[in-house]
This record gives sequence, structure tokens and C-alpha cells, in this order.
Amino acid sequence: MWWRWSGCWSSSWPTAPDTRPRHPSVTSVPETTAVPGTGRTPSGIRDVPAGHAPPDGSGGGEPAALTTLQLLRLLGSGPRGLTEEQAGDLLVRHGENTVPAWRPVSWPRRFLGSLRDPFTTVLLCLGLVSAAVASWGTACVIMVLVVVSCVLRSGGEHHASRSMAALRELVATTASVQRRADDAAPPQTREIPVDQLVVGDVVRLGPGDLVPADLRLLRASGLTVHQAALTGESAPVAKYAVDAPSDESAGLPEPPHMCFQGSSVASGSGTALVVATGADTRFAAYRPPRRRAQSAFDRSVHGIAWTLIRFMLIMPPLVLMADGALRGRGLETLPFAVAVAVGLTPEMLPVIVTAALARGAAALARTSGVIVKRLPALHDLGAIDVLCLDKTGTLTQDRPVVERAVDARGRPDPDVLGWAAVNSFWTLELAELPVPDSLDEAVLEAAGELAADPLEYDGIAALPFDPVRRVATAVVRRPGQHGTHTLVVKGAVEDVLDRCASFRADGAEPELDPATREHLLALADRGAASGLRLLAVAVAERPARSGAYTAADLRGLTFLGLIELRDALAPSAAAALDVLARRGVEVKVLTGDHPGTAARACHDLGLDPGEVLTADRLGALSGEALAVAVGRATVVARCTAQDKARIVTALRESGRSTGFLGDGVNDLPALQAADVSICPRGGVDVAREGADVVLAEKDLTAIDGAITAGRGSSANIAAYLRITLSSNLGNVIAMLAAGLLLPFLPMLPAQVLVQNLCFDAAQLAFAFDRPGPAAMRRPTVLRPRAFLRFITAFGVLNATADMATFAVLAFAVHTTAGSGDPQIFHAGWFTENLLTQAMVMLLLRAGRRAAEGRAPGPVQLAVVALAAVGVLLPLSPLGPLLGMYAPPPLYYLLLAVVLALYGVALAAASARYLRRSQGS
Ligand SMILES: Nc1ncnc2c1ncn2[C@@H]1O[C@H](COP(=O)(O)OP(=O)(O)OP(=O)(O)O)[C@@H](O)[C@H]1O
Repeated sequence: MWWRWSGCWSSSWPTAPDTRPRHPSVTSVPETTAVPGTGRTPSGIRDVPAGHAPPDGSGGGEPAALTTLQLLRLLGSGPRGLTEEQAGDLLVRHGENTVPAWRPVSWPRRFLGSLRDPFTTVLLCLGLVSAAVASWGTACVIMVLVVVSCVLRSGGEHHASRSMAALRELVATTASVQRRADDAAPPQTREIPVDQLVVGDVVRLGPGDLVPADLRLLRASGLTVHQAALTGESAPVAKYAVDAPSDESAGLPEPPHMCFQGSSVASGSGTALVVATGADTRFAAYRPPRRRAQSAFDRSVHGIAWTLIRFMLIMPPLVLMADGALRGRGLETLPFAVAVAVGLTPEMLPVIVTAALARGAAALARTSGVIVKRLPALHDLGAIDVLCLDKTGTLTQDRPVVERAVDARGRPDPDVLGWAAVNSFWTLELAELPVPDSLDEAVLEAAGELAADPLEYDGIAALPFDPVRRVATAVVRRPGQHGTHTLVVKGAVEDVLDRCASFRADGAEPELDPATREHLLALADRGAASGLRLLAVAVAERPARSGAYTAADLRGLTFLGLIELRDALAPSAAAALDVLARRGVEVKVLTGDHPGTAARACHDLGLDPGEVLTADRLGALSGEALAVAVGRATVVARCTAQDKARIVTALRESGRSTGFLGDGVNDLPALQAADVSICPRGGVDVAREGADVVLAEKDLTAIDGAITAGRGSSANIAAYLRITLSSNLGNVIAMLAAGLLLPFLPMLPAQVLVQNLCFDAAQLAFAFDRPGPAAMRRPTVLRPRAFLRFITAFGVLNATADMATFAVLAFAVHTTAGSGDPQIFHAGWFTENLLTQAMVMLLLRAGRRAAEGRAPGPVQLAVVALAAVGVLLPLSPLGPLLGMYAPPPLYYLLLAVVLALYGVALAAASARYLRRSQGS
């Protein structure tokens, strides 16, 4: 059955390209077939595989300058492609088609790279200062901190990048290659991983494909490519096959008959010969760095980090000056001042960020098949508060079925379906599209049931569907009518009507006046309002000609009627939309489809469509005005790729954290513009390759899972930052105060640093924590002001507990020992610091938890370990080594009271903070 396309289209396409009638094409982008012929003598080609020199000894030349025949002979290939054996040999000899810059970074390089982290740099500087004043103990402990944090960080990143690479393999791009089992066998088209391509392979290109290597076109139909990555030019560029290139065209920087790796197909299709792979491609030579704008979360974390670094840098001179002025101490205080600055550093931040993200991404891949290709995108996912998506396949199943075909009067008319099938069949056939469009499949399926046969016509030329023009055109010859060509056009109702001058009704073809046009649009609106998808069909007769057809020929058409298709709603969409709304994520549908169809789909899924906008009404708006207009709407219909990108950009610039879910070539600019780009695994190559997150299926439920995982990781990182910084700040305030009040240093530098090491180790638990449901309810945003308020408030509370401990310690030591022994003071304070830190970890974390009734496993364990070290270390043999002697029992008793009071204050403050932050 000719209308059953699935399978036969992608796996084996026998010999159609060589046997079908071929003609120049329909638009400014002509269909071209490079028939091998003769041309200039080649003069030296770079990429010729060894052993593939032309038998005529013609040497070589630039692939762009040779004739097709010369090039094929030079590469030992042919229009039917290589044999599997030849391809295998070439792969072994010349290696895989991968760009060297993409090879993974080794662990030692990562280790060196982690030394460039700002916190590490500051620590190293402080270590050097300590060494310069011969404070070797401090310098050694700082070095241990640096090495531990770099090993953990580079190890974590290395592990994360290896698992990411393994995950990326699952969504690796493939190329459609034409190969033969042996010399005598017919060519078979099959998908192979892009890295398996070799020079001489013949590949097929279709809309959305990434150009997998440097290629010379053998045939092309309406082919345009985006080559912005190579040239910076954002508009698609026409490409066509040329058999014998002129000097002028071959000498162009981007010859029209060559496609280069790094570009992608915007529309049309082509068959091409691979002329360079891997390191020999142009892309490998000048791949421009693609820097992404920092996400809001990254910006907040960096902002906080730099504030701390400034604070750390002013800390040692400040301590020195204050100590000098008030206590008359000199440079001997420097190691202590350095240790205080080190105590402020959240040096585990990069480690915890990487570990939390990698863990979240791995769990997501394991549980729902969602692959996060760029690790920080997991944060961005957690932060999105607006999700833009297309309609087809997201809200609907993308399995349209023709409901009926009607003429201009709205009466059933099988002829309309017959012409639509002619259009679908010949556009698919002549354009050699690797994957048929679902609307075309539906039309062919329905027409097959009516026994309509497009093969009665001869296909002449075709221009496949173009999302900007929104029409597809086939030029055919009716049986026996050699002097006439028939243009058969189908597409979006408004776009087809714009090209019509008359309409067919009751056997006549009256002029299409404005009133009839309005009437036909209203007919379409009624169909759309009941949720139907619509295709308008029109034809025109033209005298036969051999020259190319252009877009200008698509006018003066006769409107035939409409095809109405029903695309059932996706079963899980309604529930997923509801969950997204409850998570505080606003959904916006940006579609190329009819406004009525999109609004009805939203309505049926329980998403209030409100006022439905069409992209042409937004044309004049930009920036803030556009964001306001789009902010109010749920559906924007009739969007082109550029409209979708403008809308996403406007939302982002208005401060919304924006995600975009799309899978087609017309979604590409919007995917690039979004904070997080999400694409299903079945999306076109270029969309999938550029996406931050790849879903197993185009399913909104999976997005909810991904958002939850993102919020979980971000919540852990935010909790780490809040807890660490507030208790570090508290300790630093208390140490400075004690330093000024006491006749001796409140803690020795080595004690400060050991205490810091214990804190750091315990806080690693945050990377493995499971935040409670409260963290999942809203987008995770770190608001720096609120954040600073938090750390100041809790820091002061912590410092108050510390100061109370001084008093207690002084009292206990004085009553029992009769003197203020610094070693006992140090031990007492060490214990108190670690115990308060453990309490902060437990209470600030469990404050949220307790309300939700779940116990935090890893954090709880870390808290117990930290408390145990705090109590036992000064009592152990290590205590005296670090300059600490056991405080009297009375101290522990009084400390318990202080801690109990601190615990109550902390729990109350934390509950108040929770109430306020949940209310805001
Ligand atoms: N193969 C095709 N041939 C002719 N017309 C088509 C074809 N595919 C789509 N159209 C028309 O173009 C319009 C816009 O299609 P487009 O692919 O841009 O958006 P969509 O897939 O319907 O929506 P979404 O962007 O939500 O996925 C459709 O409403 C339809 O009328």
C-alpha cells in the first residue's frame, strides 16, 4: 500500500532518486540534481583517504571546485554510496568523525582547573601569607583544605562529566547514510551514529537535521541551512547541487553546493557526499565559543561568593588593626586573623553544587529517562516560573486523523482529499524527506481508504512544507496532458487563501471576493473552534515548462476546500498542566497552528485560554510591551520560529525564568533563547543537540519530574549556603569579639582550621539530602537580599550563643580551676562551636522537615558525627596536641543549658522565617 509510509520511508528507499523524473525546482531554492559530468582538472584535495586516489591519477582539488564525477572518483565512492566493507576500512584508517575539542577533559586537567576557583585562590593566598610569617601549622592546615576541596571537586566533576557523557550517548545524533552490503547490492538507507561517518559516504538531509560532516550536495530540493555557528548569519541560506562549479561559486567562502558541519537544515531536503570528517572539517578549525548567559541562580551564587571573598580579604587587616589598637598585639595575631578569614570561606560550595547537581541528574535519568545535558540546567529547571510549549504532540498526541474533507460550501467532497493526497505524496516523494510529516501521513492514510491514487499523476517538482510560508507545493502532470503542469498547494487556511484568486464550487470557479474570503475563514474558524486541525487545498494550471518554479508562481490559485483533522488530546496532559500550575509554573502555548484549534485544546485540558493572541498582532510590539501582552495571554497562535523566540526573549528580559519545550526546526530559535531548552528524544537533531534537557517522550509529566529534581538540588545548595554562612558569620563575630575581650587568642589558628575542616566534612551531607515537599512547591530562587537578611539574623543569634558560652566558660573555669586557663577555654569553645553548628544543621534543616514529618537521613548522620567530634576530640589524646585540655564537668552542665536556650531561640526564629518565606 503506497500510503503506508511508516518504516518504508526511513529504512530503505530503493532506487527512486535515480529513476524518477527530475526537474528544476519550485522556488528561489531550486531542486537540483548534480549529474556527474566533466569540469576542470583537480589540483590537490585535502581530505582524500589514503588508497582512494582517483584511478586516472587526476590528483585532487578543493571539494568545492571539482565536478561531481571527479569528486566521487577521487573519494572512491559513487552516487549509491560506499559498501559496508569500504566504510569499515576507512573508519579504522582515518578514525571517528569527532571534533577534537569535544574530547573529554582528563582528571589532572580538571584538578588544575579547580585551582582557579576564586575561593581556592583566596585560600592559597592566605596559606602563602601564613607561610611568609612562618606560621607553618596554619599554612599546612590551609593546604590540606585546598587539596581536599580540589580533589573532591575535580573528582566530582570528572565523575559527573563521565556520567553525563554516558547519558548523552543515549541521545546521540545519528545520520541517515546510504550504504550497500556489497558491490552488487542495492543501497540501503539507515541511521548510524554520526561518529561512524567516513569520507565518501552518501548521506540524506531533512528538515531539522544537523549537517553531520562537511558535505558536497549531489541533489537538493528546496534546501536551506542555518549556518550561524559558522558565519554568524542568522537567516537560512539556500543550498543547491552544482555539477561543474564555476570558479566564482567554488571560490566563495560558503559555496552554495557545500554544506558544513555546524550548520543545520532549516527546510527542504538533500543528498550529499561526505568530503571531510572530524578534525578535517571547517567546524573543527574555527568553532566559535558558545557562551551562555549566566542563569539567575548562577548569578546569585556568584554574587554571594564575591561578597564573601571581599569580606575575607578585609578581615585579616581589620583583625590586626583592632588587636593592635585595643590589645597592643602585633604581627603575632596574623595567623589567627588568617584563620578567621578562612573560617568564613564556604570552600565546599563548588563540591556541593557539583555533587547535588550530578546526583539529581543521575536520579532523573534513572527514574524517568530525562537527560540533563548541561549540569547547571538542573538549577535553571528548578527556577522556571513560565514554561512555553508548542501544541502538537505536547497537548495533543500528534496522531491526526482526517475527519472529513469539504468544499468551499462546506459540503463533503472527496476530490479535495484526492488533491491533498497528490500534494502529500509528491512532496514527500520528490523531496526525499527522511521522515514524513504526521499531517501528510494522515492525508495519505485517508485517501488510501478512498482508493485515490496520486500515482496517476507524474511528479514534476516539489517544495516541502515550510513553516514560514506555511504551505507545501507539488507540481504534477495530469495523465495525457503534456502541455500543462498543475500546481497543487496545501497549507494553513489564511496562507493558502492569500494566494487564491478564485474558488471552486458547484463546477464553477468564481472570483474569490473579500466576502467569500471572510466566509471561508469563518468556515475554518468553526472547524477550529471544535478542536479540528485544518488544511486548505488549492490548485492552479500552468503551461508546462522546464525552468524553475519560484514562490512567485504560488498565486492566482483556485481554492478547492478544507481537510479537517482531529488530533486527540494527550492523555496525561490535563493532569500534568494541573500539577505545573500548583508548582507555580505558568504555561504558555506558542503554536504555528490556528488560534481556534489551540484554544480548544487548552480549554479541553482545563487550561483557561483567555484572550487568544495571534503572532501578527504582536508584530509591532517589542521589549516590555511584548512581555506585558504575552504575560497576560496563555495562547499565542500562528507563530513563526522567530515569533516564538521573540516571545521567549521578552519574557526572560522581563525577569521571568523561562523554559521552552519544542521538538521541531521551527522551535530552534526559541530553544536557544530560553533559560532552559527542553526537547523530547524524538525531536529533530538540531533541537535535541542544542537542548539542555532531553525527555524520553514529549510528555508534560516528565517535565514536572525534571522541575522537581531541579528544585530539590537547588534547595539543597541553598540550605547549605544559608546554614554554612550564617554559622560561619556567627563564629567570626564571636571570635573577633572574644579576641578583643580576652587577654589571649580565643582559639589557636590550627584549632580554627580543624574546626573548619570538621564543618566542611559534615556539610557535604547536604549534597545527598532529600528536601521536603515545601521546597518543591515554588520555583527555587535565591533572593540575595532575603538571603543576606537570613545569614545576618542567624549569624547574630549564633554569635550570641557563643558569647553566652564565654560567660559560662569563664564562670566554670574560674569556679573550678580558679584561673582563666587558655587551653581549657579553647577546648570549651571548640566543643560549643561544633555543637552549635550541629544544632544549626539539624534545626534549620529539620524546621522544614519537622512540619512535614520526615527525618533527613544523611544530614542527621552528619550532625551526630559532628557533635561526637566536638565533645570527644578535646578529651582525646589529640586534644593536648591541638592545645586543648578538658573543661570541668560544670562547664558541660552549663553548656547544656546554653544550648537548650539557643535551640529554642533557633527553632522559634526558623519557624518565623519559614512562615514569612512561605507567605511571601
Ligand atoms: N505538511 C504540511 N503541509 C501543509 N500544511 C501544513 C503541513 N504541516 C502543517 N501545515 C499547516 O501549517 C500550520 C502551522 O503548522 P506548524 O507546523 O508551524 O505548527 P503546528 O505543528 O501545527 O503547531 P506547533 O507549533 O504547536 O507544533 C498548520 O496549522 C497547518 O495548517
